[in-house]
Formats: sequence, C-alpha cells, structure tokens
Amino acid sequence: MRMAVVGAGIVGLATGAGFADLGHSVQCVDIDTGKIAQLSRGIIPYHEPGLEAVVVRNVSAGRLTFGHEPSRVLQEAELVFLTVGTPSGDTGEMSLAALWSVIDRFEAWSASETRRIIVIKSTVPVGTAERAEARLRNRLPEHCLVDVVSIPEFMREGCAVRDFFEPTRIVIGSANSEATEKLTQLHQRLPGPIVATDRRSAELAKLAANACLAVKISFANEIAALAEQTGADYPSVAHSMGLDPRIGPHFLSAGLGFGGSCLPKDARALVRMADEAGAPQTLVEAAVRANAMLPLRMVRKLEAALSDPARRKVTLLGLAFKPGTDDMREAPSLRLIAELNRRHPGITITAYDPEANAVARKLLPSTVTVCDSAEEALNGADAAIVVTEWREFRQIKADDFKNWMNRPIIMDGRNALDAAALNAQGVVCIGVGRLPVVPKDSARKTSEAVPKV
Ligand SMILES: NC(=O)c1ccc[n+]([C@@H]2O[C@H](COP(=O)([O-])OP(=O)(O)OC[C@H]3O[C@@H](n4cnc5c(N)ncnc54)[C@H](O)[C@@H]3O)[C@@H](O)[C@H]2O)c1
Ligand SMILES: O=c1ccn([C@@H]2O[C@H](COP(=O)(O)OP(=O)(O)O[C@H]3O[C@H](CO)[C@@H](O)[C@H](O)[C@H]3O)[C@@H](O)[C@H]2O)c(=O)[nH]1
Repeated sequence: MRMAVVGAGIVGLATGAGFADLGHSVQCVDIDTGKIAQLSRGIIPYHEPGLEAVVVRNVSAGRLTFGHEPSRVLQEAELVFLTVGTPSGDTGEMSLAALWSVIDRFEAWSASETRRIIVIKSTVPVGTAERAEARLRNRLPEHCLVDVVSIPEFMREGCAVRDFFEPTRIVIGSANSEATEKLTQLHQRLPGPIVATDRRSAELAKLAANACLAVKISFANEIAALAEQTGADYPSVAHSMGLDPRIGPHFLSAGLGFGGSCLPKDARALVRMADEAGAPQTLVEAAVRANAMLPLRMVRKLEAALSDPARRKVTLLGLAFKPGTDDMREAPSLRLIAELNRRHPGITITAYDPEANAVARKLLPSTVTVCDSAEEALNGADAAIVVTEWREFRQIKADDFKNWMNRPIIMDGRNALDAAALNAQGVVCIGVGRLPVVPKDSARKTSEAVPKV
C-alpha cells in the first residue's frame, strides 16, 4: 500500500520505518527541513535503539522516502498517518496547532483516485477525529471522499521499534466499516489484539491509559514516602504488592517521578478536558501535583545529608527522562536542577548522561557543567544524585565512588544501585522509600542514622 506519515518524530519515524519493513511504500514528511535532510542521509536525529537499522534497510530498498511538503501527500498516498506533536498549551490543554495546520494544507486529489483514509496517531482530545473529518469535508471538493480514523499509539521511547513490531494492542477507532476493515487487514501482520471501536472511545482510551500509568507512579511515590516515615522498605512493599495479578509489578517504581513528552502532558490534558466536560478527574489531578513535588523532596533529603549545599559540588547521574533515550522533555532532572539552584544559589552542579549530553548542553543553564563521563562528573563531588537509571551507573564500584568523590554520598533517586553492597563498602547510598543506612558498628536511632557531613 502507498502510505505517508506526516511528522517524522519518534512515533512517525518508527511507524513509517515499521510499515516500510512490512513491505509498504512509505513517505515520511516533516516541516523540519533540517531533520528531513539528516534522515535522507541515513542520520537519525535522536537516540532510539534499533531505529537506524530499520530506516537504513528500508531506504536502501526504496520503500522509505522523506519529504518536507505535507500538502500533496493525499494525492500520492491512499493512507496518511498524522504523527505531529500535540504539546501542552499554557493551561494544560493540548495544542492542536500542528495537526490543524497539516489538515488545512491537504490539497484535493483527482476524481479518479480512491477514497482516502487519514489516521490520527498523535494523542489528541476526545472528538478531534470527528472535528478533523468535518473540517476536511467542508474544505475539499465533493469528490474527495475521506475518512478520519483514530489509531492511538502506545509505543514507549527507548523501545519504539520493538513496540511497533510487538504492540500491546491496536485500537482502531472508526466511523466507517470499510475503513475499519482495511486498517484491520493492514495491522493483521502485527501481533497484539485488535480492538475495533468508535473514534471517541479510541481517543479516550489513549489518554486514560497514560493517566492511569501516571496515577500508578504517583501512588507508588506516596507509599514510598510513607515507607520512609514508618521504617518500611518500599521495594519490598512494591514486590509484595506486585505479586497480586490484579495489581501487577509494573509502574510501581518510586523515585523522581514521571517525566517525558507524554505522561505529564497527557495527564494535564485529560484533567483540562474533563473539567470542560463536567467530569473532574481528581485522581489524575492529584497524581500530577504529587509528581511535581518529587524533585523538591529529593533536594530536602540531600539537605538532610549535606550541610551548606550552596558551597558544595553535587553531581547528577543521568539527565534523560528515562534510560534508552536522549529525550529531556519534562525530564525530572530539569526540575531538580531548578530546585537545587533556587534553594542553594551558588551550588556547583555537574552532570553526565550516557546519551543525553548533547541535548543537555543546548538546554541546561550555564551553571551546570555537563561532563563526558561519570568519573569526570563525580570528580571531587560532595554528593551525587542518580536521576536516570542507566545500566552504566550500576557498574560503578564502591571504590570508584570513594576515589573520585570528595564524599561518597549517593542519593539514589531511582533505587537503581545495590545500596546494601555500597553501604557495606563505605559509600552512603540513600534510596527512595528505603530504610536509612545504619552503620554496622553503632546502634544509632533511625533519625540519626545518616550522619550529616
Ligand atoms: N514519544 C512517544 O513515545 C509517543 C508515543 C505515543 C504517542 N505519542 C504521541 O504522538 C505524537 C507525536 O509524538 P512524538 O514524540 O513523535 O513527537 P516529536 O516531537 O518527536 O515529533 C513530531 C514531529 O512533527 C513535526 N511537525 C510539527 N508540525 C508539523 C507540520 N505542520 N507538518 C509536518 N510535520 C510537523 C515536527 O517537526 C516533529 O518532527 C504526540 O501527540 C505524542 O503525544 C508519542
Ligand atoms: O515505575 C515507574 C515507571 C516509569 N516511571 C517514569 O515514568 C516516565 C514515563 O515512562 P514510560 O511510560 O516508560 O515512558 P514513555 O516513553 O513516555 O511512554 C509512555 O508514554 C507514551 C506516549 O504516550 C505511551 O505510548 C507509552 O505507552 C507510555 O508508557 C519516566 O520518566 C519514568 O522514569 C516511574 O517513575 N516509575
């Protein structure tokens, strides 16, 4: 099938390259001409494991091409995926500016051509597919028959390629049975259940799924805080909870909370949309509020372990919003840096991320020194905070921490390190929701357990 993808970002590129790999002829279009120039040379503009190989092999096979003019795609492709960004507006609403700008530029196709299907894959408020179809039908000549369908995307960054080929589910929200049939056939080569539904239900299913994940994470973080206050060990609590199949083990990790370009913005958008619809989402609203407090909570814990932080050097291990990506959109590291600078003006901050350093250097204030290795960042540091649980950080030995740092104090914001082993070897490693470190040779009371230096 001849198809086009408009918006060659994380979703668009994985989708386009994926369908090309399944044998279709795909053109990926983006208004960012720099990005298109890079892609045409086989350069992937961001870190996404496995994507380069799929792009390169399909470009070589002539199945995947790139362009920067969305207006004519309906003349050339019978199926168009819209994967443009839908960022947060000023009050949490989702901005559909990019989506409407694409829809309003589509030119008519000739009367001899078949009906077109436009699939909205971007995450959008409920009712958007209907509005898009009405807008197109108003503007295009009568012979241009078009169906706008919602197939929300559930892939995760860092495993977008795997998630394309092994989706958890494919939700097809359509008002036209022929379109549903065509799209069902198209997706049948992929594993995962196909849910055929209406457009509004598909749109809400996407927003609700991300909001549910956000609520689960905030719940985990609040229980972890309670574990700290009551002397329980949160990872053990999470393990026990997760063994109940009704709860499940996923998305129960406590730490610095959820970031990225999806969970925070989609949860805010759901709250905003729900307020307007008269069905307030108080749980999701609370989850967003609880999440926003976590960086400050981490800084307070650092203050409990380190006197006069303004005169100290603190290292952030990890900057990306999660491992496997160089994406720093709404990364917890950004809020953490802002809190450190706000509460302790003059503090020295160094940072290192295995993949996000280049992005970070463009994004971070000049007060943060982005280093090329963990060793360089940790050199002479008075404390470190594990912000992103990259595997590389688990491999740093206790002796390395002790040799490189001025004081080996690690605030493990993702419970990623082996705290017990590090503590046993003289490194103070303080996790989230964990029992405080009790030095072997003393019977200190809990509140005195971590000596302040
Ligand atoms: N990132 C994810 O893992 C993920 C997963 C599922 C769903 N989503 C949703 O999918 C959508 C896209 O997300 P993303 O992370 O791929 O975004 P992205 O920012 O990586 O990519 C969006 C692309 O759209 C392009 N674009 C913007 N306006 C355009 C226009 N008028 N014409 C052509 N191209 C245009 C941008 O230049 C950019 O390359 C969002 O709605 C997001 O919420 C994202
Ligand atoms: O137990 C957990 C799990 C995740 N996180 C954090 O939550 C954020 C989001 O993680 P994840 O969901 O893995 O990343 P995304 O790539 O943003 O994927 C989410 O957002 C996408 C865009 O909508 C959806 O398609 C995916 O299904 C959904 O998981 C990250 O900051 C993680 O560190 C936690 O704090 N604790």
